[in-house]
Amino acid sequence: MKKMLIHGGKKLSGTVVIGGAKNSTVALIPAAILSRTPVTLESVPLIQDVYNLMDILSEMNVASDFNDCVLHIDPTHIQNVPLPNGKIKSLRASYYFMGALLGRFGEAVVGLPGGDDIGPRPIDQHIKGFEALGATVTKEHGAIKIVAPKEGLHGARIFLDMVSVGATINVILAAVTATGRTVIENAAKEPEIIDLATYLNNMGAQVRGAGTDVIRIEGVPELAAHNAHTIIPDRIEAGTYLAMAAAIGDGVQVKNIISEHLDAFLAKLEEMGVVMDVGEDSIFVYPAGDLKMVQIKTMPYPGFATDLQQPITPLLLKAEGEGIIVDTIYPKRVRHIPELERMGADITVENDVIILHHAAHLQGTEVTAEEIRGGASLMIAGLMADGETVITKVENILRGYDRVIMKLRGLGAEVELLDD
Ligand SMILES: CC(=O)N[C@H]1[C@@H](OP(=O)(O)OP(=O)(O)OC[C@H]2O[C@@H](n3ccc(=O)[nH]c3=O)[C@H](O)[C@@H]2O)O[C@H](CO)[C@@H](O)[C@@H]1O
Ligand SMILES: C=C(OP(=O)(O)O)C(=O)O
Repeated sequence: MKKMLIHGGKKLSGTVVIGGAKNSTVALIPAAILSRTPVTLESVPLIQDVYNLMDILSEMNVASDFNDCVLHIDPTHIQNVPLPNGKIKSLRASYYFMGALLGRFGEAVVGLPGGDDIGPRPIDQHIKGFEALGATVTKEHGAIKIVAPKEGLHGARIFLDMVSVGATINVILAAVTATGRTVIENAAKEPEIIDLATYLNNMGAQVRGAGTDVIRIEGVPELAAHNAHTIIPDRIEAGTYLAMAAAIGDGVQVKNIISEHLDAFLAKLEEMGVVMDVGEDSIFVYPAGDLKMVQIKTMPYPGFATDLQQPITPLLLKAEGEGIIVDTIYPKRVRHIPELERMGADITVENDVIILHHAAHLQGTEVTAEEIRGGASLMIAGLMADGETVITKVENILRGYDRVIMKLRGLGAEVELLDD
């Protein structure tokens, strides 16, 4: 286990370049096994989730190599092996091997996924989707076994009971090579879903409507990659650095941004009084003056992202008045709150509502990153705080934030990784 040591209180300035989106990458890597030819991904973030997915690929005899943000995956010698345990448990998105293996082999045995402990994360909608395509789904010793009928999967109309990124992607992965037409209604509209559809369509798939709540898929017999795919910028990483820049910046440029992907978040920063220059693919954040307190309610895209409620929380502590955060996606995603409280924040949770007030200053101490975005929240708080902050369980941050120590140092932060 590693710790992050932060000497807080130093203003940050300079430029930070955002990496490829984690939540695209972790879908695109499993999706690569649908290709009959080698696949190249560009702008891949250096995060632990990628290395864990590469290990899972190697269990299936799929070779991969990762250098300079370029990931080559060769699925031409793939073997269909059961994946009940091991690295599957190390991340949430390993469940995309369910849809991808089902699409490629008509069969998948995949352990129940791990990932962030942010409250209940059922996968009933994924299963409902697979069953609608004709598959039989059973549970076997903590793993899910999914088997297509003899004649293969068939297209279907699937209305998702709730908007789910994971279920939308898993159904797409299974349906792209099913016979006939699949229509997903009440689909998630996240930019990462458009990225996946672009990637699959370049391999010969026919996915239409990604980015809207109705996705139509005409099944094709097989897929083959012919060009490299460049992953979209990570809007959550971008939001994290923007919040950090507003909280403790002395002029920070955040590059490689698609600002339209951050509309709800940028609107909140503006409402708070953060001054920014929004350019074509970068945003400059000016040093903050007096900030206005706001209320935040997380919603499916294009609403305010649940993954950004924790990173923006330390910034809210700088504003006067009472602030309220309601996470409608993951109401129990509050494990950073007691940690922030120990750093001196006036912050509580009542009936799943986070209530906070202005904090004149935060004090460094030892805190725990119980999950990725909670960890990001503590990282920003540590940079704002007086004295030294030690963040334990920092693996939860490193699994999803590209070269975070290097990027923070590039902005002038005093931060280092220590072995436990
Ligand atoms: C790898 C990845 O892309 N992770 C993101 C993805 O997670 P993930 O895809 O797991 O999240 P979902 O969009 O599926 O979850 C949305 C809501 O639906 C519920 N639900 C979901 C599926 C299901 O079968 N049944 C069910 O009840 C969940 O508990 C949650 O309340 O979207 C989340 C919500 O934007 C983000 O926080 C995660 O960063
Ligand atoms: C919850 C997250 O990730 P995952 O779905 O991979 O656990 C996240 O990125 O904030």
